[in-house]
Formats: sequence, structure tokens, C-alpha cells
Amino acid sequence: IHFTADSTSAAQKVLIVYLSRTNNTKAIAELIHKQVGGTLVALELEKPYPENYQATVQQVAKENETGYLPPLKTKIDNIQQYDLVFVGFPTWGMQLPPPMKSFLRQYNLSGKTVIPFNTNGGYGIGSTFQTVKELCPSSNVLEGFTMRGGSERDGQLLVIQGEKATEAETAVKNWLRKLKVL
Ligand SMILES: Cc1cc2nc3c(=O)[nH]c(=O)nc-3n(C[C@H](O)[C@H](O)[C@H](O)COP(=O)(O)O)c2cc1C
Repeated sequence: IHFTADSTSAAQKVLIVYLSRTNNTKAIAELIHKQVGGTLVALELEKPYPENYQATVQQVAKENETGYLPPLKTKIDNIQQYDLVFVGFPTWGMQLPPPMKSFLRQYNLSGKTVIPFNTNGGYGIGSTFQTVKELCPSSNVLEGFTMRGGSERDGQLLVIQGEKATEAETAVKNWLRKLKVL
């Protein structure tokens, strides 16, 4: 079956869940929230990643290798109430970050519309959107949004601000219109 998300014909409840370390993905999440409203939730871990970038890269590589799903501190009340679930994340090691894998494994999004969004350091989405589809086999996964964020490796932290945030806002609106969410 094919259907598009249509917020005008029926009031659809929106959840926006995102993972963000240096706030680029958070900036996109906030732009989406400004357009569509709903509940905005940052994913937090029971045991946060190290502050050190290289240590984090190594820990993530190990988690990806072993399939370890880090336990989430964030709890979402009554996930059944939502129709539209935006899931936002950076690209980490060209993959979906382990905490987002934890989220998608822990919560059942079957029957819901799932909409991914991403920021990355310039190497693109990698396998992230594909993994979202695989972890949401009974959801209607719509076309995702991606844009370049920072590059912590090179000391570039939050870059989606000022003029870049204005550009991002236009891009986000165009994407949401294309999906018929706006
Ligand atoms: C552990 C780690 C791994 C990363 N791996 C990649 C990568 O494989 N490809 C890429 O383009 N950027 C990579 N990045 C850069 C982030 O995707 C980019 O900075 C993103 O905008 C960060 O989003 P945030 O500010 O919401 O945390 C990595 C960053 C971290 C911290």
C-alpha cells in the first residue's frame, strides 16, 4: 500500500526523536518541530559517550562490530499515540549510530509513518537510511532529509547556525512539502 503523510486531513500526532552530540542534528530537529509541532525528544544514554572524539569513534566502531545496543536513559511515554515519527541522527562510521539502533529496536513503530533525517561530516548518509528501513519493516518509511553538518574530527562543531540555519530552514520546508507533511 502507498500513502502519504497528510497533516491537514486528519490531526496526526507527531514525535520527533533525535540523537545529537554537537547539536547539528538538533538544529534540524528544531526546524522540523517549528514547522510541524509535536513532541521533541533528545535521545540520551544511560552511560554517555566519552567527551573525547577519538575515544567515541573507537567505542562506536566496537559497538557496531558486536551489535551492542547501548541502553537509553530516555523513555517515551505511550509511543502508540503517535502517527508520524521523525528520527534524526548523525552519520557515525558511515552507519546509523548505536543509540538510534537501540531506539528502533526498543520501540515498536509498526503501522506508523517514519521519516528519517541526518547530518554528516561530508561523507553522506552511508547505510543509515537503509538501516532505518530494516529496523522498521512494518512502517511506512518516507524519503529522508540530509545535509552537511559539522566535522568534529576537524574541530568543526555546530555549523548549522546563522546563514546556514536559514538555508537549512528552506531546505527542510521544501522537503516537508514534497512529502506532503506541510
Ligand atoms: C563518532 C563519530 C563518527 C562520525 N563518523 C562520520 C562518518 O562516518 N561520516 C561523516 O560524514 N561524518 C561522520 N561524523 C561527523 C558527524 O556526522 C557530523 O559532524 C554531524 O553533523 C554531527 O551531528 P551532531 O552535531 O548532531 O552530533 C562522525 C562524528 C562522530 C562523533
